[in-house]
Amino acid sequence: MKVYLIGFMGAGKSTVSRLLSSKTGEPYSDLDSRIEEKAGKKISTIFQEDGEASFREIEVSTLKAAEATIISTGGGILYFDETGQWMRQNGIVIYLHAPFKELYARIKGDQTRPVAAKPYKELEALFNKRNTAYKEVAHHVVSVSNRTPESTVKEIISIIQNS
Ligand SMILES: Nc1ncnc2c1ncn2[C@@H]1O[C@H](COP(=O)(O)OP(=O)(O)O)[C@@H](O)[C@H]1O
Ligand SMILES: O=C(O)C1=C[C@@H](OP(=O)(O)O)[C@@H](O)[C@H](O)C1
Ligand SMILES: [Mg+2]
Repeated sequence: MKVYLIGFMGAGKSTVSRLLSSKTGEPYSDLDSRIEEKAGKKISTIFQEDGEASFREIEVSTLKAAEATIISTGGGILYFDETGQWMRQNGIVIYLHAPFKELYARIKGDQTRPVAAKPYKELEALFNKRNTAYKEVAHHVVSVSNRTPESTVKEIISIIQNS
């Protein structure tokens, strides 16, 4: 059974997948890291040189090829309408949720996330749109607001054990 972590930039998907893997001994794969390895360049360079549409194609094919048990996605994983259903059919989908302001504080000025360079209001609108989509796709919503990754991982382990 695979576990897909979804949520907005800064939710802690990459951090939590790493920790969940070390606590459970199950392998993990961070899609952004895999994409950078495969492409031989950083996400921000892919956006600049090839454009977002090209990144999204690589992202969804990397998702479908991922062999690890624990998979941390990027915030834009629901770019194509059918991807959410595909994840639901292939594993447990967990949405790491926090209010936008909290996430914004974590990602603002981060040059490695090209989408985070959008103006505040635009980013907030994107969060609102994606928040609805993440909730529709997720089997479980886990709050990551004012919480340590360790505590989040404990809750996820209990969800997995009860699934
Ligand atoms: N529970 C948390 N509380 C506070 N900061 C966190 C937490 N989890 C992650 N962070 C920080 O937020 C930033 C984004 O984390 P990351 O794991 O890269 O998120 P994502 O993969 O969802 O974009 C990092 O700087 C990380 O250290
Ligand atoms: O929200 C997005 O559109 C993106 C989020 C990033 O992943 P994180 O959610 O891990 O930052 C990364 O995939 C890319 O920069 C695009
Ligand atoms: Mg990440």
